[in-house]
Amino acid sequence: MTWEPPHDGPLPQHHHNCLGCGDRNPHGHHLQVRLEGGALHARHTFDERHAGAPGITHGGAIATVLDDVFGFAGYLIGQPAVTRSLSIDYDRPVPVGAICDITARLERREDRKLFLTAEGVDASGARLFTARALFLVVDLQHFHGPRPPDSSARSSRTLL
Ligand SMILES: CCCCCCCCCCCCCC(=O)SCCNC(=O)CCNC(=O)[C@H](O)C(C)(C)COP(=O)(O)OP(=O)(O)OC[C@H]1O[C@@H](n2cnc3c(N)ncnc32)[C@H](O)[C@@H]1OP(=O)(O)O
Repeated sequence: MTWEPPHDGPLPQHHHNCLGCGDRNPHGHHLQVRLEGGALHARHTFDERHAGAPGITHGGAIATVLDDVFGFAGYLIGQPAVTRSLSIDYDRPVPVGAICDITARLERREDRKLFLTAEGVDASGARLFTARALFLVVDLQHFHGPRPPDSSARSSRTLL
């Protein structure tokens, strides 16, 4: 079967329990990531569960979301890829409850290496954070570690 690049629109979650995008993870961010003109987009609102300082989103929660949006780069190339490195510049505090628009791009590919960038802006377009990541393409065997007991959480709508 030949792989075809995805069309613009919503992309499938990684799997139901994914901390970033899984629809059945009660602790997850429930991200919905879209492909638009070659870029990955997610509109997200951090809530009180993600606070660090009162009213301000924890940097680790932002890192989680960025890592997961980057993880959708696999759909751009039709191969799974995982984080080798992730670097974030936090430009402004991200208020809890505020809309945050995240855009990520695959800047270039060198063999297995995917070089990615991302930016998050608020509703006025002001930059909140930027990030760079190196993802490495892996084969599906990479994910064949211990499985969660509830394997019924997987379905044909998910990759893993
Ligand atoms: C179909 C698509 C579906 C998409 C969905 C998929 C689901 C995914 C879900 C996503 C969920 C969200 C995301 C998540 O949460 S992903 C989960 C978090 N990440 C992980 O668990 C990954 C853990 N790490 C590993 O498993 C291994 O380290 C991997 C497999 C990543 C690489 O181990 P491997 O032994 O294979 O590779 P290597 O270390 O020799 O390195 C290879 C090359 O890279 C170069 N290098 C290394 N570091 C750097 C650096 N900092 N700057 C520049 N270059 C660097 C290095 O020199 C070498 O270059 P070269 O000598 O080859 O030229």
